[in-house]
Amino acid sequence: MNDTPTDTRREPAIRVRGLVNRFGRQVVHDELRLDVERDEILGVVGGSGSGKSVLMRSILGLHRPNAGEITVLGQRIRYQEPGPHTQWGVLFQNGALLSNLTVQQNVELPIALHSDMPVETRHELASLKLLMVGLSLSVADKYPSELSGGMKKRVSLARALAMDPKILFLDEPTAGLDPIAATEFDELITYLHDNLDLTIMMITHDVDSLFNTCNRIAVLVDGKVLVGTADEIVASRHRWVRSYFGVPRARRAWAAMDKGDRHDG
Ligand SMILES: Nc1ncnc2c1ncn2[C@@H]1O[C@H](COP(=O)(O)OP(=O)(O)OP(=O)(O)O)[C@@H](O)[C@H]1O
Repeated sequence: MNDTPTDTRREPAIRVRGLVNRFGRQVVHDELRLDVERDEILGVVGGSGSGKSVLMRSILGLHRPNAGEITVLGQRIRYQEPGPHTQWGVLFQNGALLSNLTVQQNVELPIALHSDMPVETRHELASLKLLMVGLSLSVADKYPSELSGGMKKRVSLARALAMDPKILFLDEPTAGLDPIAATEFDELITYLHDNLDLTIMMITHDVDSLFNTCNRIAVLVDGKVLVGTADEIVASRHRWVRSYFGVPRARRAWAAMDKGDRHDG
């Protein structure tokens, strides 16, 4: 990044202003405004089709919005010029591992693409990332098809962390995991956040994960976003928000959080 202003440290990690996304007559984002603060874990929720993925894709420069301005770490994002690429990592919902590459090769890929590190250093770095996400090095030579769902997620996370990013984007990280694996994954995310100075933006439908890991919650509704702490969002009078957090599953997760299972950031 060459044109980063010197006083960006207090700026949000991600700044979205006036974002408009339309598909035909459907308005998905209507002058949406959002700040993701440095070092926070922001959970993004919303109904199906509310525009969570389109928001993330717009921020990543993978979708061209109809209007609006997005800056990431002080740098303006333009479609197909995604900007500070090595400064963020993405965990896509399906893991997006390359099936013809081994675990080791998958994790090394971004390092090979974005640096001229010697092969041995690349190997060592990839091994370190695998250990960091709680995997044994015995998986390094396996192919994705030989791994469980939870292991695949961890490998994808190791790959997302390969370049020591400042921001991590997670798209439904616990989807498809059993409750034990999901809880372990939440703990891993919290651990990595606390130890690597990461800013994390996480789309999730998992209310346990939301309450256990996130410092703030962003709810996409009516083309806009409501942002607050879990207490603020749960107390919201907005009809959709009340119904979302009013279902028994969400109430149980909230009750568990009140018993002290909260992540304090
Ligand atoms: N390329 C596209 N062409 C047309 N419509 C699109 C396109 N991409 C997204 N949409 C529409 O925009 C809306 C928002 O989509 P998006 O994938 O962001 O929703 P979401 O909140 O991530 O939903 P889910 O929770 O179901 O994954 C949806 O109604 C979707 O059909």
